[in-house]
Amino acid sequence: MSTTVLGYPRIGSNRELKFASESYWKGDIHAAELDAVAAKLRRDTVEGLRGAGIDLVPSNTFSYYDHVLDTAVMVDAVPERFAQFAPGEGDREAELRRYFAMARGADGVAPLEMTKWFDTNYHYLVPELSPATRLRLAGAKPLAEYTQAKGLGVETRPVLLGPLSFLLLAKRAADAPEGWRTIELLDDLLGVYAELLASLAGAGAEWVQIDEPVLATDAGRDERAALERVYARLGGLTERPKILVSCYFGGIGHESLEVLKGAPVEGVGLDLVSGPEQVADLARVSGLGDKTLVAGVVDGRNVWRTDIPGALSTLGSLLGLAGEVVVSTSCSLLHVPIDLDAETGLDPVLRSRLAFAKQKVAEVALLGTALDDPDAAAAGLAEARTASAEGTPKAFLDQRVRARLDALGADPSRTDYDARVPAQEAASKLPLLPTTTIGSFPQTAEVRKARADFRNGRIDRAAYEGQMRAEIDRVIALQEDIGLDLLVHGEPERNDMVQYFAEQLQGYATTQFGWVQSYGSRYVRPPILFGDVARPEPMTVDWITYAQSRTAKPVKGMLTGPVTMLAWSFVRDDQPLGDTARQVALALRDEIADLEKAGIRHIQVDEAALRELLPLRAADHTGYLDWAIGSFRLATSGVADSTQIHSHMCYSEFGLIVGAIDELDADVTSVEAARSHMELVDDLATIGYRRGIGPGVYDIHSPRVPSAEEVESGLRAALRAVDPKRLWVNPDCGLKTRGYAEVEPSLRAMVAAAKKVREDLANG
Ligand SMILES: Nc1nc2c(c(=O)[nH]1)N[C@@H](CNc1ccc(C(=O)N[C@@H](CCC(=O)N[C@@H](CCC(=O)N[C@@H](CCC(=O)O)C(=O)O)C(=O)O)C(=O)O)cc1)CN2
Ligand code: MET
Ligand SMILES: [Zn+2]
Repeated sequence: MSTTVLGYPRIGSNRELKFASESYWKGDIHAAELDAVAAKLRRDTVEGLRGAGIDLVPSNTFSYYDHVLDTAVMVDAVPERFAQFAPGEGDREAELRRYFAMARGADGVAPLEMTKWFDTNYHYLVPELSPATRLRLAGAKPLAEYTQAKGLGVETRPVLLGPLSFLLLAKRAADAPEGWRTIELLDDLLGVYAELLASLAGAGAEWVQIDEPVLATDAGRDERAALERVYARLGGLTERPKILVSCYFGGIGHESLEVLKGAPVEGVGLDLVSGPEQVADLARVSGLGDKTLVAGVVDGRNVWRTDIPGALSTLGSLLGLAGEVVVSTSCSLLHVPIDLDAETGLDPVLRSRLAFAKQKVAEVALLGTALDDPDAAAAGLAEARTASAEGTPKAFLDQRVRARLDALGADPSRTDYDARVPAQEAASKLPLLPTTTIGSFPQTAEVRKARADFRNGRIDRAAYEGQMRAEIDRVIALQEDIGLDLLVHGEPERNDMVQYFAEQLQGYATTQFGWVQSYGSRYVRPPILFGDVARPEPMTVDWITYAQSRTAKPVKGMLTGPVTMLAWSFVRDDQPLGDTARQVALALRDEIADLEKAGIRHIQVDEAALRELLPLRAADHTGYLDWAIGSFRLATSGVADSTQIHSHMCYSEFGLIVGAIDELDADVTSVEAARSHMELVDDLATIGYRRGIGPGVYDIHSPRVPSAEEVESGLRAALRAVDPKRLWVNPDCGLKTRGYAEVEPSLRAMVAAAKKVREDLANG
């Protein structure tokens, strides 16, 4: 059976892409050097996949920043504000300057908006389209990457973002009329794809992979007519490679499957890991006829080894349902770390259960061989059979945690919010419109270096902790000087808001080199939650009490909530996510109790990823929100009325979860709103939200410093829907990726604006 993968990490096993692009942005290297690093990464990937026995190797899986941005640039969907960056013919420096300006902003020009790629922790740049957008083929990246691979002797299948997904992921530009929809550009876009497919065919490409992940969402499933139109048109072209339409991140439903079956394309890729019901759907549509089925049976979203016997039986059941079945990953391997072999510090029992990108490629190859020639695969199969027969090791379980959770019962809750308010007002004297921040202050080069030095044994624990305390001193002093009301310690001791806790919790393992791209050159090392979670010792109390000892103003304790701990980790799959979330919640509940005992009166539990984990299909929302809200309440409901629980959520589109925010029962919630202020405020008004709310008053994702007037007008807008007694003033998100040069003036502008509005309120 032939083998393939839908995509591969692009960052390099030693984060080469991060270091090269950051050097380029600093002006330390030229375009030619950056391009050389990129070419080497692509070469390693293509040759690595071929060497591992993958028959159909993908190309154009590389990106300097993001593949949606690549597509926008290729079809010339470049907003007018970047006109000043238009590159001259063949001017590579200028080409990259514009590309990175669209990604990161430049010279006062705002970048494209960034948002989550489906339910992953990867972010893409949102194309802006309007009726005035003139689409045309303006780049040849897929062709160039195909040609590079061909030069290395490897025939590849260029990967393109599908026209339907591109248009549905894009947004209406600010100057487009209200009722206009991006899908109206479909015919123009298909013209561009037709030209592109012709050029790929001309270069000799046999196959092209067209990704349509949007078919896993309700929005995509509803566009069946457009889906039909896209593939009738592209399939009907005379000059084109064979087309594989690949779908992932969930099932596409039998109706869309029927459409693809009827379309004049040669292959369909299905994610049988997140949409296992599609095996039955395939039978329901009586198979795909003579089309090729690319069967995604190796999970591209987590780090667990594949159940090889299970995958073999799935593949076996597909044999009659398509002309040819190809073994594949469920989606691109972009979302998993590159190589397990680099991890020398992992517990051997855990390690034997894991597979990163390289190991998943080997699994795909093993499955392919096993189906053709079981003898040739005998050794690998025998080993895989033993591994998959083992259940969760006893050592990963902790009966005490389970017993404690049983004893706590279903849904512990706090006194009614209205009764808590006076207790909190008495405990902490805060002004109207209190100012605060989301938690982190800039992770400076010195802070990161101190951590690297400690890790590598160049400094000892005492020296490291001394440096972190000095940093806390600076952050506290700065906040006092700026005049903020509710202070934070700045989180200098945290490498990451999830990994920091994972390192201290039982049941969690962390990696040394398991980097996964989150956006652009920012990567994370998602920890691995493999067993029952417990908290051996307090995790934050010393740092927070130290910070509190340095100021008379109140300091907020800062924790990461259960949903976010799960969303940004690789989580065990032997029990429902909700059960695992309750274990994390219990550990947090203990931490919160300890913070409270230490005199901390404001405790923030970040649920940055609450929106992100929301299932792609509305039918699944309730089940998710039940456990998401339940675990937050379990974590936070043990406190006194006088202790104020804060929460924080990133990203807009709150309409979808504004009801859930209310049910979390936090006293104060800060949310991203700087780019969609009015929408959020309307949503809050609609549900009659009555708790404390801090709509982010400026965007921390860009280095731009807001003016006090701008912040002030945001606050006045919020006051139209929010009781002044409930309105908080804060930035959009944490400040860790910013520099002090922007942070300080931004916070000063924010405090000045709050003071102004406060005075006006006092004067009626
Ligand atoms: N997990 C997670 N997901 C999230 C967020 C988040 O904060 N965490 N925020 C949102 C946006 N996503 C983000 C993702 C990453 C970063 C980020 O800043 N990443 C850092 C790495 C953070 C980290 O792990 N730092 C470690 C390791 C740093 C490092 O690379 N050190 C050097 C040496 C130190 C030096 O001299 O700089 C090395 O090991 O080689 C530390 O500080 O200890 C980066 O890519 O640069 C920010 C936002 C959504 N998703
Ligand atoms: C991505 S949400 C960030 C919340 C965290 N407390 C911070 O300020 O960095
Ligand atoms: Zn945030």
